[in-house]
Amino acid sequence: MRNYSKYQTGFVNQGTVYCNAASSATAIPSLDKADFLKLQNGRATSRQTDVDMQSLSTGSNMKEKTLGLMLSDSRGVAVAGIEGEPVTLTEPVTEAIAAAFAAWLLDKKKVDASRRLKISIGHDSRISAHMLQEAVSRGITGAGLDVVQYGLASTPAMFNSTLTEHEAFLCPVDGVIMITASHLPYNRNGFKFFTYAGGLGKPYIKDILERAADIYSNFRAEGYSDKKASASVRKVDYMAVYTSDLVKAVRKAAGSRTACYSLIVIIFYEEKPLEGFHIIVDAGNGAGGFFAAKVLEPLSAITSGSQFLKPDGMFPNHTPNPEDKAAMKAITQAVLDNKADLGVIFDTDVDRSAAVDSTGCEFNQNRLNCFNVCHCARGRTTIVTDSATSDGLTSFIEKKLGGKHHRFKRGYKNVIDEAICLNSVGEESHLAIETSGHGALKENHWLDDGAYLMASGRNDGSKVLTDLVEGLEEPAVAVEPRLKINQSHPDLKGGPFRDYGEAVLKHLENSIASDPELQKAPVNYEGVRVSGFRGWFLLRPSLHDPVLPLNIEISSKPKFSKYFFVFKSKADLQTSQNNQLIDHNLISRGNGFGCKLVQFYRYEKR
Ligand SMILES: O=P(O)(O)OC[C@H]1O[C@H](O)[C@H](O)[C@@H](O)[C@@H]1O
Repeated sequence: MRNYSKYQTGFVNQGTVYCNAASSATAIPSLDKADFLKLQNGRATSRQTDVDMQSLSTGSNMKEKTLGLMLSDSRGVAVAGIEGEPVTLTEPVTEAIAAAFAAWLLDKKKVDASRRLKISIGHDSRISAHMLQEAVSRGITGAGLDVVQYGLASTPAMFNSTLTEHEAFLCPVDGVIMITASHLPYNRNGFKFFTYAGGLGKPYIKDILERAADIYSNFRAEGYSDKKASASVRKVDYMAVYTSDLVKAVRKAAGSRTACYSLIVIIFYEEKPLEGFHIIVDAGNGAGGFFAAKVLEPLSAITSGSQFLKPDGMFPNHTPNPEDKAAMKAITQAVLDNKADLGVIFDTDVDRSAAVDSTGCEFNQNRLNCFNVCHCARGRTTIVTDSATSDGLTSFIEKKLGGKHHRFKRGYKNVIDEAICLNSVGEESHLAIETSGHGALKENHWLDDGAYLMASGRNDGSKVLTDLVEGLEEPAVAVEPRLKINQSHPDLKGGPFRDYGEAVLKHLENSIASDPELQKAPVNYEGVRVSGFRGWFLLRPSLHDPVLPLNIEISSKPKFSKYFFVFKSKADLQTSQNNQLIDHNLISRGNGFGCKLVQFYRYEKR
């Protein structure tokens, strides 16, 4: 029996739990708090506020409150074999993190001893999923909580299990651990944590990782054994509940008719809203294969020609990522080859999606946002998007739909929390979207569920999505070179890359102030956004990486040369003959580009 009470601030006795008796203890390497904190993913925002965790213990609904947190999860390397990427998510590390989450949850929930808390565990298709699932289960049961394993699942479904009322399926659960590293390579993995209040933000992840470091050092002191988790682990096919609820929600969204019999009113929902539609699904061998047989087919869509539905954690066909060019090419080809009406593609854990229409036109990034805006019944309200969205999207939302565009920050949790925040101060918002493919609707509990977005789009009968987004001004050139900051570059003087990135941005901002041809965006929440030369650009720090992504959009090609000159030459950005204006690979290999970019900009303007 492990005793984790010392890792809780207000320990609640959850009963005696027997597990993992260290019959044959293994020696494990020494790790400290700093090592655990390196597993945190995500960057704090200036708007960060504290979640009202009080409501977790009182049970009050806090979905409408301001969460003010940004995306954050825990990620590491789970599989050996890639040079320079040592394994950081070992079984003992994972078990310690899960136990720490359990201890954190016990603290926040403050339940009495008679109620045992339940945590559901799901995973995507990665090859390390089962090993990590067992270690997570051991950590949770060792802390005296129950585990419900869902197996292969999507991240939105996992969050949903905190909301579903279904005793037979052991729902709702008190907490969730989703084992996923989204679209990252096969050797990585990680954890997303949820309560019914949503995904845990950075301060809580930090708290959990610090507790995990203490638990881990206790493993070292007492001896670690990876014996099977105790009997308080049950398995449930929760995806069956989730998909049937999704089908019901789509039927409801598709419309209804009401019949009155005496005093009884019966509502009939549209049973076959997708009848006659041929939709191809590309799950990229991630967790999204269920969407064809369990969601689209019950809604009467034809799904023949769908591809890569079988989970395969080596992702042999393409990266499961709607932002990836090869992935978009694969789904486009499948739609054209099968003469389908629509193609839908997901990332590994199905919180992001993109579409392709029958003409082969891709709907990702700004066009996807536009598509989502059109499909949101409340397009006339405020639409929150990330910072990299185009000026064309603003005109579309404001001029064509009569809504308001609130361009905020990158990060799905940032846009969702901002939309929740706007509602709480009286500004109506129903949709929060990101060019990465995340999108969340108020009607769906602000859950960024790629499957829900794709299945619930309101359709006016048109099979060509380009008709829908008519009026969206599209740029002649749109590129996103990602300028890598070389962390060992002498300019950093050994300091953090984030500080260096911020200094580069400040420098750029100052240079722009003295240039009459460029206008700084009057309202901007991150990085430096500038208009001029019939276009705009945004330079901002990446949420995760030592990189400054640079989005450039220009409405007509001739003007681009000037911009291009600004970012060219000594910064080593290259043209190629065939209109591929910037070679992304070359850029990502570069050293200290951010700085050179700014210096060269200033040189050009003198
Ligand atoms: O800041 P970047 O490096 O462009 O990455 C930002 C992206 O990271 C992840 O993929 C998140 O899921 C997205 O919500 C976010 O937009």
